[in-house]
Amino acid sequence: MVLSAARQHLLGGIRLGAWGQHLLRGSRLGAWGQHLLGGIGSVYTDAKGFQEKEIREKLQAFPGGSIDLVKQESGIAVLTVNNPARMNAFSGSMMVELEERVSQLEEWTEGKGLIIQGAAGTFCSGSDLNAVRAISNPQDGMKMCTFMQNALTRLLRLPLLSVALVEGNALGGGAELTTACDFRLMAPGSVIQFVHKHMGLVPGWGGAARLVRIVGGQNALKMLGGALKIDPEMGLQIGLADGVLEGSLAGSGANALLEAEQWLGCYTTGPAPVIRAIKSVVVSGRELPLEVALRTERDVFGTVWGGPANLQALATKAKHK
Ligand SMILES: CC[C@@H](C(=O)O)C(=O)SCCNC(=O)CCNC(=O)[C@H](O)C(C)(C)COP(=O)(O)OP(=O)(O)OC[C@H]1O[C@@H](n2cnc3c(N)ncnc32)[C@H](O)[C@@H]1OP(=O)(O)O
Repeated sequence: MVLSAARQHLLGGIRLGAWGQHLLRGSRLGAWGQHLLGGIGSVYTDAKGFQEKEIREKLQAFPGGSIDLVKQESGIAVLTVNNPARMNAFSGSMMVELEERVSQLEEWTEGKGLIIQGAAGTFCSGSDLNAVRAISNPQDGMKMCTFMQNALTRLLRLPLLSVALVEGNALGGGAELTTACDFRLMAPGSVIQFVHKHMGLVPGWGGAARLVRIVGGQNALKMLGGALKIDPEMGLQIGLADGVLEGSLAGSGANALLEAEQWLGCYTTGPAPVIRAIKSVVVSGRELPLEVALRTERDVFGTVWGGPANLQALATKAKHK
């Protein structure tokens, strides 16, 4: 197969999950369809000068907290940012763990949805300022950003419908993490705030690029320029929030999670191959030039057309009243 330079560029650094590998062998899918169904991969690669191993070792020098993953029978996984003593700030080792959890999710072929939450009733207060102080030079900062951009890009591209369950505060890198999900649900009293200006910074984990795509350039400029505190009402108004949790259920982590699962269930009910294909065509439409997206959509369509769910629906003469 001869690839154009642009497509070769686009394909550089792609990492296939198990499902993608499976499809690769003798399937009708084009390259992008294969990658999308397996969760497409990284922005930066070793070939492009990204020293992942070196950065990983450096980050491991700042331990604390954990990133916990529970994959449930329902097909919805729960990822918890867990460092409550520091309001769930990201230590270096948590950044490395996040990347490892994303790899595990890329391999999870039965998955349909993902909820990201913080431990103990608050979302995430960004980078651990103790680690930030220790690497406060441009070279180390850019290496950390490269690592996090890769991890969060892979997270957003997973063939799972993902939702950030925001309780308490999502600040700095925590606000950026919410934008690496398909949806944001906010609990009453919660705040999403890009505090970067107050830290003499701009977002570096890809949060600005994603924010512009979610709320538009005007709103993104206001949010970053004013370091605005976005509450649930404002979040809904500008399209940052996709829903607000019921006050009666919020306030207890378990109830908030239950409510988020119910909310996400409206979109993940159905067979995994179909839900994953839906996310894949949306990622391709979101990220690719139209012609490539159209070809990819056709290829993904080919994986479900005549498939078990399709044949069953045809056999039952479904009516959509
Ligand atoms: C590139 C950098 C950028 C990014 O990655 O994009 C960043 O994220 S930079 C970090 C941005 N975040 C912050 O600046 C948060 C600063 N913290 C706060 O504003 C407040 O702590 C809070 C999150 C609003 C919570 O306030 P409050 O409820 O009053 O609790 P405390 O302030 O007492 O916090 C409890 C405890 O947690 C520690 N903490 C909080 N955030 C961080 C953090 N980001 N890194 C390290 N530690 C953090 C805080 O210091 C307290 O510790 P103790 O004093 O030891 O109790």
